[in-house]
Amino acid sequence: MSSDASVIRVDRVGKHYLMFDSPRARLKQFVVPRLRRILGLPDKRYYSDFHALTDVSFHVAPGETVGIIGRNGSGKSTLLQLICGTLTPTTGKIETNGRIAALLELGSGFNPEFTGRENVYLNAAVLGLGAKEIDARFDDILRFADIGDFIDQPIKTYSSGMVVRLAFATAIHVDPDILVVDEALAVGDAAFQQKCLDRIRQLQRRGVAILLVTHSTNALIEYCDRAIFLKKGTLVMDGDCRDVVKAYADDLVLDEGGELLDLAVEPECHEPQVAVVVDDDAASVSVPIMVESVALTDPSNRPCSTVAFSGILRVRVSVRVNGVVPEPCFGIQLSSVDGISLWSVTTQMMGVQLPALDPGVYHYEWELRTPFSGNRYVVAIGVGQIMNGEYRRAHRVSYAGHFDVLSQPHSGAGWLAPSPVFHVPRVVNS
Ligand SMILES: Nc1ncnc2c1ncn2[C@@H]1O[C@H](COP(=O)(O)OP(=O)(O)OP(=O)(O)O)[C@@H](O)[C@H]1O
Repeated sequence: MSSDASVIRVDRVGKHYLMFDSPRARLKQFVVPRLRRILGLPDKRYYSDFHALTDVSFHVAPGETVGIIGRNGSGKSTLLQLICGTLTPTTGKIETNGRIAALLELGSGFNPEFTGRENVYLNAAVLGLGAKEIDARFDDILRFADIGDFIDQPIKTYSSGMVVRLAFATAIHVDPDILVVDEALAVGDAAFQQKCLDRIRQLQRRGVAILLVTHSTNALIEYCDRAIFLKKGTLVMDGDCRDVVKAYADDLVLDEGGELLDLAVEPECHEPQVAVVVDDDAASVSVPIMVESVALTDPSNRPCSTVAFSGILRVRVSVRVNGVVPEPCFGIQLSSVDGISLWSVTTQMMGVQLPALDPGVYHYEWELRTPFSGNRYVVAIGVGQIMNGEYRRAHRVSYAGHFDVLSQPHSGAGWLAPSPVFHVPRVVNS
């Protein structure tokens, strides 16, 4: 290990895979190059190189918690596996200092044929604990995992949640210097997740370095000292969690076509910000009612994309009605930037009875209070009608804009309670 105090040093690391189009190409690659070499012919390849990680460098200090964020396939799991030594880098160097306990892919490290008890002993032994040390901790592990008599059943009979419970319980009881957690916690129920996060806090106080892969930007900001953003195998950003989350969120929104929102706004314009509608449901005139535009504004109708904690956000919607709609119904949904639905409501759920709408263009408004944790939220809009007592959606815009809520110390995190108010449609033109 180098002279600096880091417990993890990742230096210019790359991981490449050989990709073969077919088993035949793999066989050819095995045989033909050898023959060509014997015959003195130039080399020939039957594969392409896939770079799962390229030139990634960062260090982690003792006691530091680093979050890793990135879209599916960006290389997060590969990076963790390289750090844990279950994969070897193609290029570059990784050094770690201390005992690493890891929760990698679901149940990895557990043998499905062995019982939970046998697996705990096996895992702890691999990490260097003697039988007496494991005996002394076994009851604590069992209490934390809370899987009862299943401990003496083969792991293959466990639910995925039970596997994670036991794996996490084992990992935190082996006195790790480094804990690596790859999204495994997302599998457990909410109460267990909280228990794990509390335990992560304890480990942080004890000076354990933690690497946490998560899709939860809230968890990242709340638990990590710093964050790393991976994109297509490269490290895009390494720094303050809020800055990294913002860069990640911006990137996601851009990828989803969100730049259209900003392009449609005149900088000095005090007209509502107009989102260019993405036609999700391929709506056409045959659709009875469809969204034309959506604008996010403050209560004075000024364009708004940042809201104070517990502020007011207005979502102004224009819809085109193509035929008479006897019982219209409107919906709104808030999601996290990574597409997790957080809250939704329809006028039907709110008990709002809307008048029949004749053909024409209408404006209506949702007014939401934002006592939400500091984060970015994506708005989706749905419109439709009630048929046989049920909401039938005619058109949905899954990206109708986004807004950031400014975080406030001690504002907490959790379920959204937007206290929606619906302002009934008014005709703009017929
Ligand atoms: N053994 C392998 N052979 C070829 N490609 C691989 C192999 N393992 C991983 N990859 C590829 O490497 C890339 C990175 O995968 P990785 O699992 O690290 O991504 P990730 O960020 O953890 O994704 P997710 O969020 O979906 O878990 C992916 O494109 C994946 O298909």
